[in-house]
Amino acid sequence: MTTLARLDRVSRRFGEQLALDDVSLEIRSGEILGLLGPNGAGKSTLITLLQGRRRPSSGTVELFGGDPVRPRVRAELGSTPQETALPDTLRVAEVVDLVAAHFADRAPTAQLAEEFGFTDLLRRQCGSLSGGQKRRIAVALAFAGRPRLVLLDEPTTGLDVDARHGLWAAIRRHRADGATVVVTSHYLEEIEALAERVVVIDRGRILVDDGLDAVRARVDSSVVSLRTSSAAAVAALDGVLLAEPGEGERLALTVADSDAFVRALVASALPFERLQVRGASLEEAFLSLTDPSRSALEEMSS
Ligand SMILES: Nc1ncnc2c1ncn2[C@@H]1O[C@H](COP(=O)(O)OP(=O)(O)OP(=O)(O)O)[C@@H](O)[C@H]1O
Repeated sequence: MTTLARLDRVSRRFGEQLALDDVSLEIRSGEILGLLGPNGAGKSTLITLLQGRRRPSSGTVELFGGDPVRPRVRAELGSTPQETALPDTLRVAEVVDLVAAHFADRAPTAQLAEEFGFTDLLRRQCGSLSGGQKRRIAVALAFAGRPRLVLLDEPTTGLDVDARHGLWAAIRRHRADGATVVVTSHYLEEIEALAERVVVIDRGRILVDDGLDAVRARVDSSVVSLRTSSAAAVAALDGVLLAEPGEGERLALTVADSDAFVRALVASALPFERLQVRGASLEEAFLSLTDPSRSALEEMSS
């Protein structure tokens, strides 16, 4: 597998703010890499470094073996920014042609429109489109030049469920055709739907870089939910990664090993009733890996 891009010990500061802190990462051809993290984690900063729009404060960023700051190096890169800005007075087909003209090997406009479901919009002026329609077109534009690497920063923000699923299907088809995609998202469902490799990033640092299944396994993902009048003491038992209060006296605990936790709970003689155990979602797994959830647990125990 070829390495298409590489960050080596990259840090990026904005004044006092350390947006990326000693990040090393390789992006290999043929994969969809999901970049997952809370607001301000550093995901967009990482994307802008790969796009050559910013330089790292220290460390090196390599794209297709060169420096992404050089336009020639970026020629086979496709991206969609977080903000969608299409020229209001141009028709959709004209925007696609304009973007595609920058690339040596462009996708035919009709084919791209069909894949991303906007054939009926090709003659419309961009200014007349809804936010969701603009978003779909902005994502399609990232694929207009059949790029070797596509960077999608929060691609489905503002889309309804059907549009989101349609976009995922189109991205997966491109993946099947050999595209390599880096996608950032707040939607864990989106990362689960698209990515086979997940990088969890928080406060500028990579917490996890692993396969989707391994990320779930990483927290030995079970959720024990129960009712108790001693929530803080139950949450403080060994093996609890995350504790979230629910309705009434209900408590949901993400635990590393549900058998061991239940044994510890019984041995503690703390009161509980209506205990249920189920597998954790990626969202719960992810939350238990990031600091805010740990501090929530600390708050609860204090
Ligand atoms: N141009 C800038 N000037 C100052 N600080 C910045 C700038 N860009 C980013 N930051 C800061 O760097 C940190 C990382 O921001 P970044 O936008 O990369 O996070 P993110 O993970 O993409 O967040 P979100 O999901 O909210 O877009 C944040 O604390 C942010 O405030």
